[in-house]
Amino acid sequence: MGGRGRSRTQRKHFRQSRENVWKRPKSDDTQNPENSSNSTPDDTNDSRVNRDPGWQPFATQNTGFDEYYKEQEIVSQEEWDTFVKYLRTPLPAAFRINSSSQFYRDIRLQLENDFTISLQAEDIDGCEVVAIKPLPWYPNNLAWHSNFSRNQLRKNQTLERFHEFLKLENETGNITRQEAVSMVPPLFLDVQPHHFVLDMCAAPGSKTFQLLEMIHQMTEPGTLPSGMVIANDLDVQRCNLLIHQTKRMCTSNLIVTNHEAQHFPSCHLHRNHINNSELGNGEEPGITQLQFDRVLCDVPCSGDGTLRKAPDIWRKWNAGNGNGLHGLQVQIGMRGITLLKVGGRMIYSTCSMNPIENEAVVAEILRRCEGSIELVDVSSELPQLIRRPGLKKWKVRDKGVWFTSYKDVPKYRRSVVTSGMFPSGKTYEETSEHDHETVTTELVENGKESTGNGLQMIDVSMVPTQCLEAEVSTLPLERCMRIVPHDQNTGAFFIAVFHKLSPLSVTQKKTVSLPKKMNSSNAQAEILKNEVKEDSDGVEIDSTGGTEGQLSEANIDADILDNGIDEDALDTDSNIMSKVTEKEEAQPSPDTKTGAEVTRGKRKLQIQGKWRGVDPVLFYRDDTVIDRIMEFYGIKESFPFKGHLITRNIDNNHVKRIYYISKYVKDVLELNLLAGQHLKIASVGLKMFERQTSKEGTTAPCLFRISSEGLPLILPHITKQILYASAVDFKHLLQYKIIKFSDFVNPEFGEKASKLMLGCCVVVLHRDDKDLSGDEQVDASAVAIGCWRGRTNVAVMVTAIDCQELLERLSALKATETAPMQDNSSSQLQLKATETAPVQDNSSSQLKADEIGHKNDSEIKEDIKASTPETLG
Ligand SMILES: C[S@@+](CC[C@H](N)C(=O)[O-])C[C@H]1O[C@@H](n2cnc3c(N)ncnc32)[C@H](O)[C@@H]1O
Repeated sequence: MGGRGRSRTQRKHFRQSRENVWKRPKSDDTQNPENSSNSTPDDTNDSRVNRDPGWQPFATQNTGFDEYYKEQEIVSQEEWDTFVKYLRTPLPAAFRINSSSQFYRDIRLQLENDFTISLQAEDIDGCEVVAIKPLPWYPNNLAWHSNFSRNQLRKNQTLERFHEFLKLENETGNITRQEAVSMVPPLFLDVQPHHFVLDMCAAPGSKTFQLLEMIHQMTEPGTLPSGMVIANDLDVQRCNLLIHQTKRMCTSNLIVTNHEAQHFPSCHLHRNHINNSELGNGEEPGITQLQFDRVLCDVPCSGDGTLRKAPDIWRKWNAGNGNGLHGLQVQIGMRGITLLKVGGRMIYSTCSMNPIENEAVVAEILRRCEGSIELVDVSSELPQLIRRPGLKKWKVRDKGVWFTSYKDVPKYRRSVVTSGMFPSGKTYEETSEHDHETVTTELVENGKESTGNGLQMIDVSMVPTQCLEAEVSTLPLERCMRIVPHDQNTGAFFIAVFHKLSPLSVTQKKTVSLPKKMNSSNAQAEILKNEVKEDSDGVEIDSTGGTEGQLSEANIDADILDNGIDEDALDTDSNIMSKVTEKEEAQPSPDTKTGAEVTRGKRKLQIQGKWRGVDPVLFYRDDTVIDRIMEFYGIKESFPFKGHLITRNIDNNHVKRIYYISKYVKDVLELNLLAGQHLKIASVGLKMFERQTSKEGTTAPCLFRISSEGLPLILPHITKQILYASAVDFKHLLQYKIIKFSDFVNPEFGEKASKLMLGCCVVVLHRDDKDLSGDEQVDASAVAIGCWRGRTNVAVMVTAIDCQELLERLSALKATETAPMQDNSSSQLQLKATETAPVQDNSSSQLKADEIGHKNDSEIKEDIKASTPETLG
């Protein structure tokens, strides 16, 4: 089962994500630099030119790059050649098994026992290769490295079975392709199922997926962890990739937001959800600001750690890229620390090798936090992961000039090259008078500081160049980790782990207690509104990134509140958002009518969506429909149902999809509504029910069918519309998609099916073929599919690819080791299936629609469309 359930997600994000521009020739074995002593990407270029004369080779060299990193002593001189050799070699593929998948153990066994052995024996293009192997540092053999290029996988017949396996499991969400080093940061975050986690720059979501797996680990089927993940990204389109990616997880514990991470708004939580031990002395229950147990700051960076995957970076690389990002990276890190609980852990990570984006950012955050945080020594964690300590000294390069200390930076460059970039972090004022008289003064005296036309020029002869001794940081930056490509044949990565020891100084805790007799939601709204007013009392933060002073939590919050209602920003966002998202129903967001209500400095509590172009998040409270759903499926009273349902459509009569949210997500959403919707929510909730729109669907007693994604969660809590099928009948359903009541191998099954109410039903694979009485406890291993009980038959409501995957999995299960169908019955069934119609097997286009109320092709397309990235509806 893909993710925690079975999602129809198409893996479009892989197609949309950055193309791997390495196209290795057929016989090229450059994947492992150790195996390819003479082979470089330039060889690759040659072969590619031969095949495609119009193709321009890409450079895998950049003298600026070499000069920069040699000077920064990123690796020792002796290692340099090996280091760059690896950088010029394509990155081997890596993938992770989704540990929340129902079949993750089977998939792991298949890799360990079947493919490792069968592929090992293969001789690819005349070369012995290490085919696949688990990444030794990743727990439980859940992450794998493959030495095959895509080309090899596609073209080599002996690899066909492995290729098919990867494609299918990828498609159904059981495995995720992800760069090996990108898997590392979440492993150091130590996420527990009860944690509130903020992923500040989350798209396209590979790490969010890992975080969700950690939240859901050990969760019993039908139950939910108390933790949640808020995954944020500034880029709307990348947010959509993230939504797509995480949909495979089938989780109700995720909120996807679309904000600038450095201005991420405050969220709130009912105080009674906080541990008593976390309440301060005398604090009353009420509403408090949500602080996170874990924060992941995987910030935007220059990305030169991904050179092996994206060699176009060679051409674009220059030292200014890193300098330009430093300020933003510090701001995002500071916001992360602000939102982190005392006692919590935050990871700062980049896929850049540049110390200005790494150690310098970490050092600046440490300095600004003045002892409220510490760098954690994680040298004993994941011992098999080879990493190097962070640098203690580095230099800053600007416009071709090296600076070893901030005092040397000319005045007119000080808005670009900031004190925080240097190891000591000393500001200009902190340097001695004597220091002030150095190069800068000379430059001013020589009149070369400015060209007068706004273009700044540096007289290179007048400033220090090479061979100056760099400052050395006194901070314990050796606790940071730098992963370099040639240590274990990966990309490069940088990771630092912070621990929050105490609140930041000048912290104004934003907690509001409910006055004793004010308990209504109106009162709460009033309180939150007041809090917002208090917060927005015009405190500013320096957004240049070169802030010398300390930013207090209060300041940062105030800034958020100011920015949060910038109408221009809203307009821009709405344009982008509406282009890339499909609205469920063409309902105008209420905001399009009432946009004027959102005025600068004045926040009005709105019932409907505030963010233009983004469907509002609304609690679904239509008791008539909800009661009918509960009655139809026999949903147990013990299951927290009412109050946990949301939609993205203001018109209750046209709601197509109903989403389920977990307890704390519910809390955050309720308070977000009350507070005037600070959070711009792109996606939230697990799609649990979908309106059945076919002719027969509308005549069924319940208009809403259970969606594949929601099935694993709701299954243990429903008592009606369930059928237990023998292995053979279950398999036939997957194969033929529609089976008449009279055609089931077990007649009792057909009879029971005919007695169900017309409409959606669930068919559970019964492991014990002899006892199909039902009433068995649904456990973690239950294999179930959503079906439609039509007038004369049962039809499967699962995509063709999911059916195929389930069939593959079942073939490995003992339960399916039943006698094959007799030939004639098989062909008979086949014929009948052909005469009727498959539900979602798009490959059988010649099949016509059955009279039953299952989905036809256009509905299926609609469904697939519905599962594309969008604001959910
Ligand atoms: C390194 S990527 C994140 C990769 C992601 N963590 C993953 O594992 O899939 C950095 C992300 O930051 C986003 N970004 C850039 N500037 C941002 C900002 N100011 N606030 C939030 N996100 C930002 C980019 O859109 C990009 O998706």
